[in-house]
Amino acid sequence: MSPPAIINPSVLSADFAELGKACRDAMDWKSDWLHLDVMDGHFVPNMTFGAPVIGKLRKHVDRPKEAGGLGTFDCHMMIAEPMRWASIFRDAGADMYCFHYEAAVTSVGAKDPADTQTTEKCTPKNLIRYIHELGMQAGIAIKPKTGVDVLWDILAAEDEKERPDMVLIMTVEPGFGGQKFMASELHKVTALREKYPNLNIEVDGGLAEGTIDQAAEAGANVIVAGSAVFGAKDPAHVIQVLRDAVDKRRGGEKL
Ligand SMILES: O=C(CO)[C@H](O)[C@H](O)COP(=O)(O)O
Ligand SMILES: [Fe+2]
Repeated sequence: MSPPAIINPSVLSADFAELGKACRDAMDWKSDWLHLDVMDGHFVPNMTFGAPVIGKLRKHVDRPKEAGGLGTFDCHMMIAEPMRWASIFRDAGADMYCFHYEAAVTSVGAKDPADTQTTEKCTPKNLIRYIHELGMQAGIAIKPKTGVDVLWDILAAEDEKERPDMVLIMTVEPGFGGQKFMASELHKVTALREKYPNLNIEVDGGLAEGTIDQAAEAGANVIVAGSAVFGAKDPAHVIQVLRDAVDKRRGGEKL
């Protein structure tokens, strides 16, 4: 059976002047994790917030171990140089550091924002190892134009410290909330689930009551939803609908 549903509201669609309240509300609505979209204005054409804000939000939500596994800060790093910032986000309170494959393979392996000396290339496996050494879980995300094939070698890494804990399949072009769900990306989820029944597979972008069944059917279990949750009259109900869709698919396991 595939892993349990993890419902993961994105605060991208919340009122940024009241982010602490948004995080507390989302946990009251029975969210499992919180999805924090970090955008740098380079990797994506938008900017959100960085480690100082995440450090402040951490004070509003228990660490997962204190809350029985709930309250994971899933940091979706839409930034150009993910290795440089990993330790800073760890110190701020990130639990899952989910970087983009496209950013990793085009950046250097410097481990400090101020490092101008390092020229060695970053690789996804080295970065995953480093994230694990820092004590975080490692996620790897791919954009719609990136094929799922790039992930096979990484998922099959001989050393488990170089294997990701989660894969994120983007179902919109990263950068903005409230975009239309791209069902064309779900074949990647299906292919991953066939090979990896126990992997946490996250989908992000346009997930809502009208699109969750397709994503759940493909095998996604970590469900990000921003506008569908924070724009809802009854966010707790939406979260329950998302969870039920994943659980229904698990109950009638097809794989
Ligand atoms: O990574 C993202 C955008 O790049 C967001 O997590 C995502 O778009 C969530 O918003 P919505 O559910 O409204 O699509
Ligand atoms: Fe995201």
